[in-house]
Amino acid sequence: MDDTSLDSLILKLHDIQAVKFGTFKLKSGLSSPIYFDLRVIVSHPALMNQVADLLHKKSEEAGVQFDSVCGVPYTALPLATIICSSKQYPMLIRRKEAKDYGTKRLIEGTIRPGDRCLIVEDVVTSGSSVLETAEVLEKEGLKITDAVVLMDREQGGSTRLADSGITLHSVISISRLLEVLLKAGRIDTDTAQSVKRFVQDNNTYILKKNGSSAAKKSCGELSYGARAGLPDTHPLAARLMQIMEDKKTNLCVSADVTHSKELLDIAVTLGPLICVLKTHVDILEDFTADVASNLKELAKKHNFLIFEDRKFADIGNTVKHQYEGGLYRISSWAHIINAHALPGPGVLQGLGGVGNPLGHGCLLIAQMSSQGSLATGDYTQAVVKMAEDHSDFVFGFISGSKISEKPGMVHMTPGVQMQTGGDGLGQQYSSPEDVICTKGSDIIIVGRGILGSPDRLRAAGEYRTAGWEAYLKRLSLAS
Ligand SMILES: O=c1ccn([C@@H]2O[C@H](COP(=O)(O)O)[C@@H](O)[C@H]2O)c(=O)[nH]1
Repeated sequence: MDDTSLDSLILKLHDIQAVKFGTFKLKSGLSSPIYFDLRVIVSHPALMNQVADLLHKKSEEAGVQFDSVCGVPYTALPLATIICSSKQYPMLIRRKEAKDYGTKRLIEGTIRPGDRCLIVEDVVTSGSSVLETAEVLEKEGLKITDAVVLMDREQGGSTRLADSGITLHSVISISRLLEVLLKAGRIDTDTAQSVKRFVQDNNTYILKKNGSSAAKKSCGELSYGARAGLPDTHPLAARLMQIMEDKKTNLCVSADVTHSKELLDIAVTLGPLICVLKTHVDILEDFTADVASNLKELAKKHNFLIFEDRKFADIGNTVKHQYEGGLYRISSWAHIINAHALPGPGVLQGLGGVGNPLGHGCLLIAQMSSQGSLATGDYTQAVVKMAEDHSDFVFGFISGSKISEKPGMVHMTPGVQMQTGGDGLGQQYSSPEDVICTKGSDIIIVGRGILGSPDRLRAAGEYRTAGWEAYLKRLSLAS
């Protein structure tokens, strides 16, 4: 989607008063300086076609695989209808209330259990309307992995949906809308600032987490659950730390295998024991888009995050393409990626432009486990600074130990085995106890320590217990 067509769409939406500035009372009782009323677009057929086309293009660009489309009632219904009619997809219609006669169905259309259904929405704030629609569809046996929206208010909806395994793809973000309207002289700087402040102060995901968090402090050392609830914690880090707390695991399995069946088997078998599954997608000999969508479903089922260990290290424009395009379309399925800081902040601008709107996050590689690594000393310190300066997208590090004092930052450590030593190719191993308890890291990344065992499930169980006990010991030592 090119920038000029998006900018002209934003201006047209402003022309027809689908975007209004002033003081508006929202359903939640809050007073908002901006209001979207996209219902008016039904009176502008050319614009409606353009919006439907952009929604479809967005899902296509993101590589979303789907068999049918369902619009969230009511504003998105005509948009879903246009997409289905012009692109020949079967459509499903969600009723808000079941009829009290006849079939009493909540979904109209031919339901084929197992089909992947794409949800279409006009505006997302907290993501609750998309979730309600997804729940009704899932009850009928449909698979919901993606939703596409015209306007993301950037108030936590994409993160809340990601929590439920749904990736949100947005055509317009509120930041982009403000930028375009400001540049075109349609609004002044004060208005743009007040909307930005409102969006920042009213992140529905963070407010909910803080309200419900049982943040317990244990004398200087916070539990994963407590760190998840801190106001400065990146939403993806919050989600990860909550998973760790709920599943009682700080184990990330590094699934370094060359065939997708083995990768998916690992996700099925070890999924319940892990908080993160790490991949190297480019070593798979038989990657297809279906592998990615199966992996996403398993991540949802077993409540773990997917980390593609791609180690991006190029200029912003190149990494942007590497992240969202090519054969692997990494941004469409990996919650977490990592990057070297070597190219400078441009690498994060390129990656963040793609990953931020999707609610994804990035780890910066501050240290490496391999012998003779140059990522030490001043370099590591500079990486910490770069991460903290880009905390909208960077939520932690690949490092051998805790290197940032910010409790919202997550430290993940590779080079872990029960037996210390090396692999003869430069890899150096430390024990789970050393990494978590002594060095203060948060997550152990284990590859061959588990994959090389004849009983992977038992080995993963042992690493999970060792990692968790080391964490409990660290908490008790600090109290
Ligand atoms: O510094 C680093 C960064 C990444 N890795 C990756 O972690 C796993 C480790 O596998 P083992 O079998 O446990 O040695 C592997 O995917 C590396 O690419 C790392 O080892 N060190």
